[in-house]
Amino acid sequence: MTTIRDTSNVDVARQPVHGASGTAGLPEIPQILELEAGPMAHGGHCVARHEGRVVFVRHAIPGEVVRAVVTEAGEGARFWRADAVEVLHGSEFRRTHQWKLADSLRAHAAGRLPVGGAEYGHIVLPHQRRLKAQVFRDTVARIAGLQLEVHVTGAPGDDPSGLHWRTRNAFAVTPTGRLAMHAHRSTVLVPVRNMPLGVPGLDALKLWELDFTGLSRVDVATPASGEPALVLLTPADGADLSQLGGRMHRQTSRLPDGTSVSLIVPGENPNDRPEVHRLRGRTWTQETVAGARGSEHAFRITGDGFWQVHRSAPSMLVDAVLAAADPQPGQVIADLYAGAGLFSAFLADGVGTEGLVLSVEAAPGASRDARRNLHGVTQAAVLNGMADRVLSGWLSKPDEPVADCGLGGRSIDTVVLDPPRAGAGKAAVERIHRLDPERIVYVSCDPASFARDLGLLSQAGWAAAKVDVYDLYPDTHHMESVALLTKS
Ligand SMILES: C[S@@+](CC[C@H](N)C(=O)[O-])C[C@H]1O[C@@H](n2cnc3c(N)ncnc32)[C@H](O)[C@@H]1O
Repeated sequence: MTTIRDTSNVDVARQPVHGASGTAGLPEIPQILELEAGPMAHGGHCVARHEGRVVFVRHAIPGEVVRAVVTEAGEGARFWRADAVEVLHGSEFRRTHQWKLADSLRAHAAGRLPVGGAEYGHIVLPHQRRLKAQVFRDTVARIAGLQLEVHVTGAPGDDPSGLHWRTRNAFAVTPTGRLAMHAHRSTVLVPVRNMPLGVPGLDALKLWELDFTGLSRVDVATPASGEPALVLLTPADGADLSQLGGRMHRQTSRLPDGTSVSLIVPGENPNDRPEVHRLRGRTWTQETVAGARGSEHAFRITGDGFWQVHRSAPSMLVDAVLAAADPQPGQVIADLYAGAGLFSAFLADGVGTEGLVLSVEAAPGASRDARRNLHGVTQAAVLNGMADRVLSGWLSKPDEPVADCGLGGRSIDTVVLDPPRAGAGKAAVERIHRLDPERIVYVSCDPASFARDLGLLSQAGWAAAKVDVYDLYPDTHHMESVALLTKS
């Protein structure tokens, strides 16, 4: 696919978009299109057509007529991409974008690209949720061939603006050391001086005032419980590490008391464990989660280990998982893709000391956290490994002790799984089915991979007894779902 430069706008024209292969030889591709925005699709764009060709247009609303700058196109490409820059006929659900830097209209008018990550910010929140329900239904119907009725629920206390919910944020760094974010599908960096999606504790750090020269990335965890923040600094390729540590120590000494800071030096190979150089404070954060059933647990999360991003997501998802799994004393529950043990801890309360929770996680750091977080919980076993391999061990040697990768002669009552965006995939899904649990509780952050796995499970005789969709990513196209599957 080729990137078309927007020559109506001088600064944008100077900024090559990621993956650009130039515009030479493609004079026939228009740079600005007038488009009627069709339905919202998975991925955050409306489907429009130009002379029969599909154009995915961002920052529009179904039913609108917009002028859009073409951002990616090619003669033989199946579809093009475009960004709305002017609204000719607006939707009743449009509002001024809640984050100026992410507003396509203001950004293009000012001669720059909008930052990515808030592609629904121009839509009023109730309509964002209607669109997410429609995208979820359409995606499941298209990929799994199943008709599901869903309703999207927001987090209690969310601001109608859709802002102030992210407890985990990642920034790039400009060559001059300023905090920045990427434009959508682009290497272009847009310097930022706030992060409106972040919880208020993030802006209070005033990271934009520091000089991060020599870094490529800054990750910030600002726990929902109000615990001090953890800032992780990743050096740029070729940075002089001998000087960088001292300089970052001096820069970050301006951060509020209690803030922890570490320099994370990636290994030479992608699979090498990164070196962690602690500059101040600790190398982990603590989150406390209260479930609706009255119990509360504290979790330690090391460095960049996974934690649900919305400040209310851990408690909302725990409640949804407990409602779907309905753990009973003495039951055996597998918690696959378990991270630091969030669901495992609450499921262990439910199955009691006669029961068993098998908490399976592939990332060694997250598994170590899960071991600490579940320390002393005798009915929980933490297993570090890839879910499909662990499942295969359980199937091949069910009578071996749990410590030897078996099931100790017990059978699994419920499988909870919360895979990353790519979903569980065929091998894991088939093995879960062969374990023959009573229930499967599937937590997903991606309707497309969920639909693919649901389709496989439905062919094997499973049906969705209940599916709930949660708006845990306001102002973006993302959503979370929790499905209870039982045998049909
Ligand atoms: C969406 S997170 C869910 C974590 C946890 N359920 C929570 O809510 O905090 C997915 C987790 O799966 C882990 N993971 C990714 N691929 C995996 C695999 N093949 N097997 C087991 N765990 C995996 C990731 O490291 C991550 O911790």
